[in-house]
Amino acid sequence: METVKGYVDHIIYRSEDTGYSVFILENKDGESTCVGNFPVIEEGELLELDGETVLHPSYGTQFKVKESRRCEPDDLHSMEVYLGSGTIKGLGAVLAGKIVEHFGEETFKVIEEEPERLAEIKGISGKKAMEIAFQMESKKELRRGMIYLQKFGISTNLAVKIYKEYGESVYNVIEENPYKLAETVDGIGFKIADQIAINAGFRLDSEFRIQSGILYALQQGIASGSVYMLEAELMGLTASLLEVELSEITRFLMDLAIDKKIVIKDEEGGKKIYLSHFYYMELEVAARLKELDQKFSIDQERVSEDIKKIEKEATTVLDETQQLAILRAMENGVSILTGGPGTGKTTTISTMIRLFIENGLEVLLAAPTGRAAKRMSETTGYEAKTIHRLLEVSGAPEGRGSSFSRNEENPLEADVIIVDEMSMIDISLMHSLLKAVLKGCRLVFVGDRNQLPSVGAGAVLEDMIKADQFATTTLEKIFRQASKSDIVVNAHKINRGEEVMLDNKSADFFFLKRYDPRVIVAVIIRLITENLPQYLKLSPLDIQVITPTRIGAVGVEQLNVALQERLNPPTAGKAEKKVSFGVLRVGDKVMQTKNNYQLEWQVRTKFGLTIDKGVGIFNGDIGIVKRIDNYQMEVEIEFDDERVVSYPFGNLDELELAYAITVHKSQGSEYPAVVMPMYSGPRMLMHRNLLYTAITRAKNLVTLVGDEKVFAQMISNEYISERNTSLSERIQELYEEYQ
Ligand SMILES: Nc1ncnc2c1ncn2[C@@H]1O[C@H](COP(=O)(O)OP(=O)(O)OP(=O)(O)O)[C@@H](O)[C@H]1O
Repeated sequence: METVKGYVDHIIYRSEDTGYSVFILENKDGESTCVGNFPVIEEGELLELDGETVLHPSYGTQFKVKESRRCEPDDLHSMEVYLGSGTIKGLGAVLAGKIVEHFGEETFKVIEEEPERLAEIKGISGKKAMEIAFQMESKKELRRGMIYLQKFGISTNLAVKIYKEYGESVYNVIEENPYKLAETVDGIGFKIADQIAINAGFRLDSEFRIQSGILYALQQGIASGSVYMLEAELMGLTASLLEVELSEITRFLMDLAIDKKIVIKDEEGGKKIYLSHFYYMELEVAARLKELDQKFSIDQERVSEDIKKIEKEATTVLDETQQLAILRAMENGVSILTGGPGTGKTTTISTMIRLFIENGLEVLLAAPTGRAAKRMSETTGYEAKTIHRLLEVSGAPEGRGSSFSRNEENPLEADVIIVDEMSMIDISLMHSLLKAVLKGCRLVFVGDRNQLPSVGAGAVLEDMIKADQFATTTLEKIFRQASKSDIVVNAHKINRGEEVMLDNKSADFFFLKRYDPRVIVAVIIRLITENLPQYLKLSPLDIQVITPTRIGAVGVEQLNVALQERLNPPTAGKAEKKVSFGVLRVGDKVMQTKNNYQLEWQVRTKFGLTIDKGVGIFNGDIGIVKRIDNYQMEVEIEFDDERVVSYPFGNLDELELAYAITVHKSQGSEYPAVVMPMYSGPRMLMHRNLLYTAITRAKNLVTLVGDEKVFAQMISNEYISERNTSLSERIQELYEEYQ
């Protein structure tokens, strides 16, 4: 057995499920590749590893880790890394290097006992020396806590978060119930808490472990879109996650229900188990909708006349169904307008908005993503905001207190709120929106029920339509102009499960038959870099590659690497930064992959004057890397809507390349041209709904590259991911109560 010690320089591969990790360890002897199982591992950590050097047939020499220990900084290099890691404000890597070079082994002792001596270093004033000493002193307890936490295999980053949450009571939490961490500390889930608990000597069948495991299983359900789980399903998942027999599960469920952590509803079809928060969100959404769904009396004839006047100016005559949608929106507190592409939704809402405004009503327009809001503004001619912006992001992290400044205490001032792309809205956003709406305001929900459901839990639009209590208008006719577009016509065919001709006689819908995945990728690259930009007079960055899968030969990850290499290769003078997905380079197209309520943005004029600012960058926002500053340790990104954000290096793992994105991430956006590979993939992904969503993202051109059999199979695959949601039942119950 050999022992090596060094810093985790770069993680090459990691499986979150098994903890299997491949990384580069750096020490004074150079770099070595290490492999092993690590429940948690982070770049920058100092590790001591026991294991052996082996020769892998394809990957060469590797150090196979058997045991690992985290170390506190002791040698010179470690002290330098600790001081320069950003823990001490005002101390960067360069100054840290100078300090350690000057004081050697004595560094920490000097800082703690004779801090004034720091001023011996050029660049450190007496005042700064005292500030550094003060920070070191105030972090003494923290350092002690960290060393304690690291004994349980907790990484430095997480240890800081835990310590921030619990301070000196951290010792009790770990000894009494480490599973609490999973509920209270951002970034710690069940798996990490479980590892800590096991390291701290908890039994596999401990009560805390089983209760925490049940909550974790419920969260897994939520992550896949469901709001509740049936008891049997929950038990099965919990037992397999915990690897224990669960004969006494009912007792634990009752305990969790008494603690108000879950809600159990014994209904037709079995016992439904909810995380309390989700149960009450559905209940409150149903109650708010019922409350807002007032009847308004209107003069129908006058409305018809007003519509005629607007039609004359706009030169489009609305058909009967479109007019009906407008009447319903005026008469009802809650109404729904649904239909596929080209069925005239936008035309209808544009007229509706004018009517409301001409009647002196205050109208607000909103959509779930920045791109969808931008499109709504362009097509209606009135300003639309993202729902997050409408509700004014407060900066509180998601799930901790109210994320929005607009709520029941500070409601939106509006008579009408029209929300587009409703299919993307999950139960949580709907809940926040409805909390901020006053009784007497009309809500008009617009969307296409055949699009993929929201990324977050719930099926709000579908459930509202299914409940059959709100005035709903479905537009079915494709208008003449739209019917000339094969994108629209084919989208409707796909939605009905009909065959689509692939003879390439179309002006806007092409299918290039290729069968080898390497050839598919090569053709996509050629389309993006040469053919399409010329044909459409667009920049390659305006053409979006959309693909069903993340991994695999034509998945997002592979395509992004290939596209980055062609569209934004390294050149002298172009700044770069190593990141978890590879390299980030100035000029790269990137996407934010989670909601971040704290990141600050600014909109600047071309002379650099700030004209608007705020907080919050959200999942799916796409931008371009403008600057990488290795000194300030930040990356500047300009998003589509001109918002500019400085990402500290620590936030870069929230980004990924966006030359290619998944269909799920493309929801609610529209692009001038879309290119999509058609190659085999899992049946639960390769379905009609997904193909329909992908194709309807394109405004002027769709190009599919791949196997026509896969295309046909997707059209006939009616798989719809079954989500356990009960909003429609909750709505129906309320309406029945009042009958
Ligand atoms: N009553 C109408 N008579 C004639 N043309 C119409 C009518 N309503 C809409 N159109 C035309 O049909 C086309 C599609 O309409 P619109 O953009 O409103 O549909 P949509 O449902 O919003 O489509 P998408 O979801 O694709 O944006 C437009 O060119 C529009 O001018």
